[in-house]
Amino acid sequence: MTVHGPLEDGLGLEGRIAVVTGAAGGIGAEIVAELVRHRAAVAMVDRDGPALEEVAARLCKEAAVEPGTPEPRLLVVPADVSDGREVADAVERVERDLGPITHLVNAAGILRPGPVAGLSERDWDDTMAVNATGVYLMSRAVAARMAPRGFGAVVTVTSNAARTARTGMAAYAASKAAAQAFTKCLGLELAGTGIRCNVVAPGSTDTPMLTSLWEGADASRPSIEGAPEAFRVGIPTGRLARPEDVAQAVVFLLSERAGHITLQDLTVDGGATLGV
Ligand SMILES: NC(=O)C1=CN([C@@H]2O[C@H](COP(=O)(O)OP(=O)(O)OC[C@H]3O[C@@H](n4cnc5c(N)ncnc54)[C@H](O)[C@@H]3O)[C@@H](O)[C@H]2O)C=CC1
Ligand SMILES: O=C(O)c1cccc(O)c1O
Repeated sequence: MTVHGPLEDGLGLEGRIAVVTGAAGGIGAEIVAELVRHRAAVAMVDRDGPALEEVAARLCKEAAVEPGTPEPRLLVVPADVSDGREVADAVERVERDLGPITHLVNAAGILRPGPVAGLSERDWDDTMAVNATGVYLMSRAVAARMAPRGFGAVVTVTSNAARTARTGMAAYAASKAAAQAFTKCLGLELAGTGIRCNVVAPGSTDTPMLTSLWEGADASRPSIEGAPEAFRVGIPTGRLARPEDVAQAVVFLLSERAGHITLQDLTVDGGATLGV
């Protein structure tokens, strides 16, 4: 079985088989769309099955109105990334239905904001289970398949909160720092096998995760006051990231244009972390 394909558009993604977790979310769905544009087949993993179906139907509809665009090859795989059994079954199913996995994007994530004084063990554990353990489980399962074939790329979506202290985000930031360190260590272990592992760390990005902070989507939880202005302050570019900004960075790092780039973290936050 061959996993090396032509580099027709320079990205080398045509005909590849990618797994994207959190594929029903704002950033995940955009990553799927970008991979489809580059003619990869995509297994869309998310624990929200109905939302996955909606996103897949939307992407197929969008492709149908663009002349010359082939039908996207999408596989909807509902699964909870924090459950080892579900992850193993999902990976098995992807390889059975689509073929050998060549690319993985870990984008599933949850945010339970609030100060440490009110942070329950439940919220801490859930946050770690999805954002850190989920990355470990999915990456381990996929890397075990990719390593013997000597080809592959992994990108984990963390957050700029992994490197800068953020009010009300202790559990989330800790989980993202764990995911970031894990991904780089995995990349080092796999460096000799032809598999690259990188991190994309977005800042405030216009998705349901961010807007729920100020729209009070879950009123039982504390939200960060003063948004959206408060979120724009401190971003040198003066705007939130769009999901496309993050997706472009992820797809670049997955692509053969990044063929000698591994163990890196690329921050996509309009300069917020490093600017003053
Ligand atoms: N929106 C933002 O400002 C930022 C988001 N991020 C990260 O980007 C990634 C994507 O987030 P968004 O698209 O903004 O959020 P979102 O809330 O729109 O999407 C997250 C998706 O992950 C899925 N998910 C949650 N737990 C899961 C589990 N256990 N198993 C499988 N799927 C699960 C959800 O169902 C949802 O579809 C997350 O890892 C998030 O932490 C990072 C920096 C900033
Ligand atoms: O920077 C942010 O505002 C932010 C919000 C939600 C989730 C994140 O990861 C963030 O970095």
